Amino acid sequence: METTPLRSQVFFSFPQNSIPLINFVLRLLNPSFSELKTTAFRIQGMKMALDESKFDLHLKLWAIRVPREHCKLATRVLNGYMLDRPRVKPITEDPTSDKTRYLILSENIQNPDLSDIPDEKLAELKSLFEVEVVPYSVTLGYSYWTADHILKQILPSGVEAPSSFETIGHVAHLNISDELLPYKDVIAKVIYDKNYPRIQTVVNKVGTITNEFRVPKFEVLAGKDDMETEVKQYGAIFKLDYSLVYWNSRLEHEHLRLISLFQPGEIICDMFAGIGPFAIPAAQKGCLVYANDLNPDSIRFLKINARINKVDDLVHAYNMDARKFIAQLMTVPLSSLESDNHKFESSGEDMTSGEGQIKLEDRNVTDEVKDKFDDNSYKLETVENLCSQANANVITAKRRSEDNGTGGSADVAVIARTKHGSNKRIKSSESFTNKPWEHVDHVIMNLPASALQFLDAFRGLIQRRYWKASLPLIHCYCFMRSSETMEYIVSCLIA
Ligand SMILES: C[S@@+](CC[C@H](N)C(=O)[O-])C[C@H]1O[C@@H](n2cnc3c(N)ncnc32)[C@H](O)[C@@H]1O
Repeated sequence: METTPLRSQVFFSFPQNSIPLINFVLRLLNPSFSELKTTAFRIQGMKMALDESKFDLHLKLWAIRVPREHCKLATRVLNGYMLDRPRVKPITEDPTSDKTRYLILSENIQNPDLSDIPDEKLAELKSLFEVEVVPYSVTLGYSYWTADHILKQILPSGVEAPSSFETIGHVAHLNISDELLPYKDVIAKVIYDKNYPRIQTVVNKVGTITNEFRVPKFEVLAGKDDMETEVKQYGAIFKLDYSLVYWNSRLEHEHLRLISLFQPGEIICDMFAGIGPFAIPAAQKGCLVYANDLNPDSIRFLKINARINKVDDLVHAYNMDARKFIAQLMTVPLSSLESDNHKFESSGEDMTSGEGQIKLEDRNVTDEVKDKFDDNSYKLETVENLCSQANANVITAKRRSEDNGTGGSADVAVIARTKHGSNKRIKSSESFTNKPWEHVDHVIMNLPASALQFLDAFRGLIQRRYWKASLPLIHCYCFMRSSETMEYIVSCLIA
């Protein structure tokens, strides 16, 4: 499923002790060099060595010696008859005199009598100065040709040259196809030579990603074996080691899009934060961010990135399984429960009905959740299990949307019944807290391969009695085949 270019984003909101599936919003993320083919490289051991001299093209041309003061005018008169090669200037110094310069003529001008140039143009030049023609040689070598041009010469005809690569700081990431593997070293060398010093390491992805940190295996094909680098996105700097942590530069727009939904002062919980491409800019926007990742290296770089972007006071970093993280973060601490019990007892509040009953449920929920994250053998539940729970909640969600007159639109996901019964989204400025069991505005779940399977972690997590805000909006990513629809994904969840 991961090969699809389509990506869907799924928003969930949930009431107490359940995961109502409220709404889904789908986004479609979505010259004559032929002889060189066999002679430009040779096998050296197991590697191919590139013979750069094989790319030399020697041009035997003619030039006109022009007095410096007439160069501009002569250029205008001879427009269309001068050497026209990218990155080669047709006017150059005269090695024999500093009073004159060479105006290099086109490869089409074959005769030194300039009979290939119209008479009136020659007459105009002759009225200005004495026209003297000299032979001129140009060699266009390996350094002149573009990577694409060189690769086309090297690779067998019919084989597509790799046209682009992903750049991560000084690292060029290639995905070399099987048919191009025999040429991987020359391909990497050409890309390295043509992009140095911007590119200092060329790597190729090996195999498919199977590890839980979503980090591909790479082989370094050219340059230094060092993938610790730095990238810039939307004004933020991200340090990372591309061999150790997940990074995808193409997600920049999605990171930006999501952050544009956040308001300063909101509380964000990023369950699969990586090195912080959501967390850092969200904090830069003035949000308080709880960011977690299972990969210790991601968290190491997340902390570095929070520091260098001067938001370390707003980014709290955690290194644990996302399920355990969300449970620990949003569960009311026993200390709060105990002090509240004490308050209720001394105030004489009725503990057996209404709010009092919630308190007793809260106790159970807390224990259940606590058991979850204390139990190392706790297994992820399947989507099927998860969804049967969500099913009932869809109905609840629909009722709420109808009550609220929103008719089940995307708005539903951001509307929740507050503690006091009104369906209203509370602005974080009204209720800012750094107690995530009282208030979280957004949860980000960007682990498309399996994030849906983590949704059950929210079951029973929010305790209404302590919750002081609207329910959080959960941004949960998943992969979709192009043949699948949003409805299909929903049906899988609720089946
Ligand atoms: C697709 S990456 C997304 C990272 C980041 N949000 C981004 O947009 O670049 C998913 C991240 O989830 C982390 N991850 C995988 N399984 C996890 C788990 N069970 N708990 C927490 N993090 C996990 C990986 O280490 C990886 O950094």
